[in-house]
Amino acid sequence: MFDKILIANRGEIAVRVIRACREMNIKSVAVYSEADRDSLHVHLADEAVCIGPPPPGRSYLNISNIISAAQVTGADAIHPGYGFLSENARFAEMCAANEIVFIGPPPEAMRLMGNKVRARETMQQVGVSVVPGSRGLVQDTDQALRIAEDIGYPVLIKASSGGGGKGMRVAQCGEEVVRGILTARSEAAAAFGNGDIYLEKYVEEPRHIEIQILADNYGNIIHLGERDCSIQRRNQKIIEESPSTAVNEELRRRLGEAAIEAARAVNYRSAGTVEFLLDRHGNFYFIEMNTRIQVEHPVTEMVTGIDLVKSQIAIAAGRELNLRQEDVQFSGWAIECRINAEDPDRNFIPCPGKITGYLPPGGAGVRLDSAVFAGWEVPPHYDSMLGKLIVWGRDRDEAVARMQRALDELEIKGVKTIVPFHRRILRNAFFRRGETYTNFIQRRILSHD
Ligand SMILES: Nc1ncc2cc(-c3cccc4ccccc34)c(N3CC[C@@H](N)C3)nc2n1
Repeated sequence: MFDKILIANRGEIAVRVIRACREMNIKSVAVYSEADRDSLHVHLADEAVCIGPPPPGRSYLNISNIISAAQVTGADAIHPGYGFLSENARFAEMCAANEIVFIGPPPEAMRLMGNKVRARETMQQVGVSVVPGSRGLVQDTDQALRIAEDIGYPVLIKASSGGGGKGMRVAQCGEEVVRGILTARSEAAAAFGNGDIYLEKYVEEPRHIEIQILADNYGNIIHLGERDCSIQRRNQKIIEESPSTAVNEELRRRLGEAAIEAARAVNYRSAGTVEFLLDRHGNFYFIEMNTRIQVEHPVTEMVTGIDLVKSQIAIAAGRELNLRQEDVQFSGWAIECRINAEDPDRNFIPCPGKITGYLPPGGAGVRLDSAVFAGWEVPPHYDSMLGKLIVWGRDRDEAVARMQRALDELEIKGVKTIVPFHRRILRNAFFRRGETYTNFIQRRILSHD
């Protein structure tokens, strides 16, 4: 097992990994930018190294400073968290080249799943269903028009280097396909340095169902059930839950099987998440795979009792999975609300500033993963998520009631947060009945403004 792990991240996920290290009796090294000098992850780690000024490119994305910090402190492994360098294959390769274990998947798996077209083709080869669309890349508009006519409108134009909904655009007719492809290609080239695009049939009112998997170095792969992430605003997840009201035992088995096949196809290792769209007829389609621990991993931990970060660390240290699929038991219901420092009354603009008061909720089945404390200054340089409020209940009704109680109890003074927006969603009758589709927020919440 590792003696010392460097966490190449900040905020709540850095705190989360440091806690797992502490419980495994592994020393932890925090890295921080000058803006994070007085932050909680620095306070909790055994050691801390400043890796540069606030801009991410000068600090949390600075591969050589992070590797140097690992060498200076003698860390034998690096956990990348999510975001920043967590899906950067070159970073994973640089760790290996410096004999530092990267706690995550092999770079090849990361690279393959990061190229959405190659990922799609690989899934088609192993029989995992993908959304009807282009076989591979779209070469030119004539080919795109033929495919669109063939699969039927509306179609979605997607960037191969996109993901998470970035660089997607809908086309309702031939003319929009032609115009959409040209703009999507140039936007993708500008945003990702790669203008490759592909086409998919637009799945109406899908649910965003993702399957958590764990894979070790010896070919053992298990799935830990689904997370329903359908409550999104502008492609940003804000509420996630496990299990999903749209998934029964049989569908869970089929989704889990497909997710395991997807992981096996790319020789996956560590924790990973296979994303599917589920349509109203119960058909599901692979859309992408996230090769990192995700923000919403705690809802899976709450219903399975499995610590995903500890599992990642054990797998990276060469341990075999100590669980077979039949050992994975699901119990109860978990819901997560992301607590963002944004102003819901001003189009969710980020609201950095000083936290002048902080009172987290407590009681049975309540978990708050955050790096917030009274007196802390929320910096403007990074994303606006302060933490996640997660609750567990014996069933969905109890989880909903507990989340409402916890949201009412949570006090964060000094910055605006989206807590009032979460309260509105939790009160909504469609949400409470579990009828949450992609445009739920647009149709059920914002349209009543
Ligand atoms: N062919 C096809 N049809 C409809 C789609 C709709 C979305 C989508 C976009 C925005 C929010 C969503 C919420 C739940 C489920 C899906 C979405 C979507 N996404 C969302 C983020 C990224 N993972 C891909 N891909 C889609 N692909």
